[in-house]
Amino acid sequence: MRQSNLLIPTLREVPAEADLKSHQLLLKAGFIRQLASGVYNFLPLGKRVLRKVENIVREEMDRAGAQEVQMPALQPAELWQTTGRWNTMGQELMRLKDRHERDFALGATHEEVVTALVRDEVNSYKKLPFTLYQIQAKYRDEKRPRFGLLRGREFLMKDAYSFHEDFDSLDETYEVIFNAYKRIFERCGLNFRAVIADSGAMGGKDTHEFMVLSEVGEDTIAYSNESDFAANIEMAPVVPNYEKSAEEAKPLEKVETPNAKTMQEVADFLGHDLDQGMKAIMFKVDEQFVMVVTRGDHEVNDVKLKNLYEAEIVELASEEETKEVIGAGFGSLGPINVPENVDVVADHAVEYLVNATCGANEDGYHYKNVSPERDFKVNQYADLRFIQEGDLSPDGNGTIEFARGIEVGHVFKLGTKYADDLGATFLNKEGRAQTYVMGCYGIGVSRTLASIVEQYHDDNGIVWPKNLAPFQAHLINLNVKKEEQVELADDIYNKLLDAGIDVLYDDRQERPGVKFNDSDLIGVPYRIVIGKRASEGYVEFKHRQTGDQEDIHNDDLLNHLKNLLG
Ligand SMILES: O=C(C[C@@H]1CCCCN1)Cn1cnc2cc(Cl)c(F)cc2c1=O
Ligand SMILES: [Mg+2]
Repeated sequence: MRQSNLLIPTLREVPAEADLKSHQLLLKAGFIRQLASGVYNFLPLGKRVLRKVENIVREEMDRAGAQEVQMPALQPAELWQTTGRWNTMGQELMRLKDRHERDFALGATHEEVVTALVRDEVNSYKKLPFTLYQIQAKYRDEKRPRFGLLRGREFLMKDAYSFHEDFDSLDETYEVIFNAYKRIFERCGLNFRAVIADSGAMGGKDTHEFMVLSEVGEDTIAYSNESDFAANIEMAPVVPNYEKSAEEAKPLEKVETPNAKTMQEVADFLGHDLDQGMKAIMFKVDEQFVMVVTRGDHEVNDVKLKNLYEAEIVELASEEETKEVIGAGFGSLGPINVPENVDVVADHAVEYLVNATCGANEDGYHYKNVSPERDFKVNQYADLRFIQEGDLSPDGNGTIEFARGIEVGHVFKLGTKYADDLGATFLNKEGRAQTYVMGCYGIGVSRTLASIVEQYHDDNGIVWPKNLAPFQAHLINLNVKKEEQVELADDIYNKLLDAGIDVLYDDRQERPGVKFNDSDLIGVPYRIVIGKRASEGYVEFKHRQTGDQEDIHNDDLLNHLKNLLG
């Protein structure tokens, strides 16, 4: 295509609102433009790349045996009321009324819609299993849209839903789609990990997130340095490989600890390390008060607490609630003499402590020489702490290291919740109505595009992998006033087009510096420059990624390019 006709509004300056590199570059290179907070226009170059990412997803989902459909973004509230999500979803679910004052949701996801569709259209085990998918805009009214396409309020998602007779069948499809995801992200050139994840509000059994490793990722991944174990830090299980200290248990002693509030202050005041102290934190778990005790150098993992209680809501108790219930404020709490109506649960590490310290449930006082079992009872010991770097990997191979990740995919074994709620059943082999078992599988397509830019850029702009670039070659004529340069450029342009090569032709009336800056920003992998040696039939050929360049004769150009494009 001729750049003189294309809408590619490149910018010289970094847009103030963008602090993330990929966000800056997609704006500067004229790929996207913000319409509203978290809402974007895709301009021609952005749309061309978005379509390439979509097509990789489409090819792999089709190869996995999934069938593409398109479901409405406009969803009757009744469906969401049936599953209870009309109420449980807060302001993030965008809602509107039609002309008859009927309530609708703007599709944030499609479990309700797809389950209703299958309920009404499929009724025999003979049709199972099958997977439907779509690539469609989703609407979620994020509290803080940011980082450009990484967290938008309207974004492109591939969402798939599979339907099964039983969990064995679900396990098979889950693995097939899991592997399709690996191929998708490999073909996108992304450095990613599939991590064990928490299913959050979706419930269900196994779930994995696909995380692109990136310093700007909002999630933390715990991975083994010697195996392929990887888990979202929310979920990473901790192997309790502690040993009981051989120390003699000394008699319990209550001591005054004026002004010592934090774990460190108490440890310093009583002259011991953090790992000899016990931390007690008060939570409300679905309205039940729970005191969670961990070793002083560990952190409570509230997702593990939530899963332990299979709770809907887990939140920290306020200081006043805590004072009311325990009789002391934060910094003086401990598991000794806790009121009956408070559950006490402790992380496994606590069980191995001897002569530890803890709050005395009296402001300004602590106990020292505390020994579990002798001095306090717990409802249960469980894995309740965040894993830490250096911990043993749960699979026994190597130790844990952390990395930041951008979640670009999430696959779930949903189970029967949605089919149950919506009365979606099929006639099984015995002719009896049976509830569908479901899986659901998401990819953030626009988020994947932004992640590719995060991973592939340099100081001058985007450096697209060649299978994702908006064009395969960038043909630049440096002087549109020089007849022989225009002729050679036009000739090469038509020759490449005839060869089926996607070529962007910079035929604009612009200074060379502007053309080179724009070309670096846009990031097409191969650049063909028509300059002074046009009269000899020579062009300058440059690799965007490596910067390598060489003069090539026009007669050799097409083969040279074809070899590179593979
Ligand atoms: O979307 C999923 C599960 C899977 C992910 C893969 C594709 C199919 N859905 C989880 N989730 C996340 N945020 C949401 C936000 C809103 Cl406002 C909502 F109403 C619903 C959801 C919601 O259900
Ligand atoms: Mg997720």
